[in-house]
Amino acid sequence: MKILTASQIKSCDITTIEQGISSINLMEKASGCCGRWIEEHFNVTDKFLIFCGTGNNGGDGFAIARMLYEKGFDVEVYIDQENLNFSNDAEINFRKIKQIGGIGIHDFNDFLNINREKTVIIDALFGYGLNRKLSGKNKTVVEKLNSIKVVKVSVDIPSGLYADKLPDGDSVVIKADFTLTFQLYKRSFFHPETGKFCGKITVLDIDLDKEFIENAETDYFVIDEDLIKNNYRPREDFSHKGTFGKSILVGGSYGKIGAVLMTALSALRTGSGLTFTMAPDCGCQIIQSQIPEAMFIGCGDKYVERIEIQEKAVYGIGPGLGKDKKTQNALFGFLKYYDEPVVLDADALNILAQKNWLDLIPKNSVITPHPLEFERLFGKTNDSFERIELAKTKARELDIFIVLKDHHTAVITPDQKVFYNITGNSGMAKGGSGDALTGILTSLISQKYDIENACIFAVWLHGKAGDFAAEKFSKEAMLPTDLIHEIGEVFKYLVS
Ligand SMILES: NC(=O)C1=CN([C@@H]2O[C@H](COP(=O)(O)OP(=O)(O)OC[C@H]3O[C@@H](n4cnc5c(N)ncnc54)[C@H](O)[C@@H]3O)[C@@H](O)[C@H]2O)[C@H](O)CC1
Ligand SMILES: [K+]
Repeated sequence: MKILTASQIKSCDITTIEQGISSINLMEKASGCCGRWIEEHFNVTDKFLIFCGTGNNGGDGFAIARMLYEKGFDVEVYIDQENLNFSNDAEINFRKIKQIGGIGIHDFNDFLNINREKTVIIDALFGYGLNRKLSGKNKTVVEKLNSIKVVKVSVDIPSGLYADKLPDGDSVVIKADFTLTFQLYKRSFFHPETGKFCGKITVLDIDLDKEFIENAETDYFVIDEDLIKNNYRPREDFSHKGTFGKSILVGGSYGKIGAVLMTALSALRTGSGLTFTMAPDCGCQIIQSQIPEAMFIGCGDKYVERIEIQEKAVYGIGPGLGKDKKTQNALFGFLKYYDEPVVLDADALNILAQKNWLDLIPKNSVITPHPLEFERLFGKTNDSFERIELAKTKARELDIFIVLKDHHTAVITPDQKVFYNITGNSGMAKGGSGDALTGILTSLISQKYDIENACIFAVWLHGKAGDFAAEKFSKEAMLPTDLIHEIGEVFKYLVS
């Protein structure tokens, strides 16, 4: 699914309207989708306080108020009565609710403390037309709404948030529990500084002009299930283990054998045909007894001291590797002569950063840094938007793929495309989750998924397995090994 900028969405609106639907009917359609969602998710005994701005977001709010009222809901509307300079469509819908009479219309300042149990706030103050930070009564009312613990539903975008950039320093933004956004996700939904305001996001299809969206230029995409289902290749029956590639997972050190063990296990669970671990001998018993399916190649006593090159294999290097001098030399010696794509994670990345060996990374390789590892490799950035831009630059310069792990992991490609993942949860923020991702990624590349699709599929699969594990064991109790054992459930889900 594409991510468009606010100005592209506005142009898409205009194109949609030019294709025949009037703007007021497009607003009616958008508001109707919101009204139906609200009806499905709340009770008729709830009281709805709808806060409306002066633009079309506010217009949506007035239309939603009317629709809920006509369905028998208890509705009140709040506006800034000192600024009735509404957009055309907002004016039309404002007049409609005034004619109804049964909907109370109050000023923001009249909003006092409320009976929280049965109250739902609908935030229709600002949408993608926000062009400066909130001030005056708009700012005051948002601060007041954020100070009360009551369910908040934002229409299109939490008010105070821009669609595709960070808010200004001391901005106030509605802290929504739910965001009902029209047609497409907005980029700010996926960044840690901004996504936290959205709550659970639902995309409402309002039938915007499909041709416009298809032709729109963008570097930003969401990894949605359509993309995955087009990408996933069910296993052929007439095949043999060699068909499904050869993964070699390199890592582990004394006391950190479990990392490479989890990587190998997740590579196997992802369908790798032949799976080897290259780890120090101190790990041999552990790995061989826990994963008899993975062959073991000893490459040192307590640390990886050499990485032998094997033909027709895909290497995943890093989990639990450590940064011992011998390991650094082993990595250097391997990368100096190996020019096939490899997956580099964790201490492999830390060694490359520490020794400034970035130019050793083979083209089309995949690195999987979390933000701190990214900073060690490429330097500090002020925020996550800057980090993505730097990642795009480095992916192009080094001709590599960057899987930038975060709450919403992003895949950045050498041609500067950015794919945001929307599966996964905070239960995965535990040591070992990254090791599992390295195994999934290595396995998919060894199964001949092209690198871009392997990265996209891997982060989605990893997050989805994490979601299944959270459902089964709770976010607190789930383990990375539970995630690995849920990979099979995701494959079954994909073909269901
Ligand atoms: N295709 C769709 O997504 C549809 C979206 N709809 C809704 O329309 C809004 C966008 O409407 P727009 O009028 O462009 O902007 P806003 O309602 O967000 O309001 C902006 C409005 O307010 C002024 N303004 C901007 N920033 C501030 C500020 N900090 N303080 C005060 N005033 C501000 C600005 O000048 C504008 O006049 C979209 O989000 C959807 O909710 C349509 O309903 C259907 C199709
Ligand atoms: K809003």
